[in-house]
Amino acid sequence: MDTITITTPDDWHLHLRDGAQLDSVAVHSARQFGRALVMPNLKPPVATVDQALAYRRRILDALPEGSAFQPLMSLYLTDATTPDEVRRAAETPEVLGFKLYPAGATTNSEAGVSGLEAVYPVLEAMEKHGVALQVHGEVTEAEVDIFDRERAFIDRHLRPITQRFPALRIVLEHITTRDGVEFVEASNDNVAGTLTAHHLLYNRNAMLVGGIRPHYYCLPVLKREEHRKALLQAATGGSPKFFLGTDSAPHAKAAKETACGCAGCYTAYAALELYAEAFESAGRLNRLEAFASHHGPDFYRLPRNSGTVTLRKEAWTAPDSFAYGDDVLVPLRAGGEVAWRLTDA
Ligand SMILES: NC(=O)N[C@@H](CC(=O)O)C(=O)O
Ligand SMILES: [Zn+2]
Ligand SMILES: [Zn+2]
Repeated sequence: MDTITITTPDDWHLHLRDGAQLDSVAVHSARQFGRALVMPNLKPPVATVDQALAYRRRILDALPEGSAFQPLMSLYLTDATTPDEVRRAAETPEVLGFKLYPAGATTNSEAGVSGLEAVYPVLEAMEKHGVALQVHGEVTEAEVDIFDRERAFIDRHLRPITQRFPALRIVLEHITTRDGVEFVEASNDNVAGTLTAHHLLYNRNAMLVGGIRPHYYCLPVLKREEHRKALLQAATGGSPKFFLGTDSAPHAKAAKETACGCAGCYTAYAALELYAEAFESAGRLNRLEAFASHHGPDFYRLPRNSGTVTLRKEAWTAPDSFAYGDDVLVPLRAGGEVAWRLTDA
């Protein structure tokens, strides 16, 4: 098979940043996807409906003329979020949910929730109003090994939440472990998960063998091969509980290539192509469309996109870098070969 045409896909987990950086990266996602769920971890965080609608307007302004790309918004759940704000979110079609960042777990998560029990009244309101919870699922306790933080979060926090709020719609974002896959599979239909292209393609060797490769460093961090295999099986297995979320997370080159580099991999420029590589490696290109274009809107109870995109098996060389506002952005796979090409026609 050397071309594949699928329903226009969506990205259910994306970082677009703001200002001149937003201007640099928005075009890449707009070329690939019909819609994206845009993460709220700006500084300061996008925590209210009003802030999200203003940010959404800035995103629309950053798009190329005539782009049909639709940003959908996730609000930053903080200790100050009120049940009233949940009600407002439920009444706002552009807002799809609240994002739970355990404080300190990842980039710009300082404003995150410090104790989960404290937000239970807000989760109760979300359950009642049908507002989804998107979760960065890692504990932050210093004594927990970084490779075990997803599993620990599931055991200590997520399973109790699903038991207490069975009707709450939850997306475990960027699943990186077999434990995450098994948790989603074992949960009821209100629990789903997103999978990134880089976690389907790489294990932790990509980051650590032959030298430290900062452009492969993200959170949750790449795991062992056995976990990657479980993620690939989940993505390509046909279950409607798993769908595409790139977690494309741009950082300036200087902030990645330094003694204490930021977490985040930039994949939006070739997202679908990278997913196609992963699905092809599993012999399951025929399942790409459901994962990329059907399961996400079905979970969020939105219509599927009506257009199509076409990928051609044709190798090309990824750029070494992109402009990123006044900075430079080094993408995942920089200078390397990408096996598929998204056609513009
Ligand atoms: N994934 C990452 O490594 N980084 C993300 C934050 C996140 O999604 O956790 C970012 O905003 O840079
Ligand atoms: Zn995250
Ligand atoms: Zn993210």
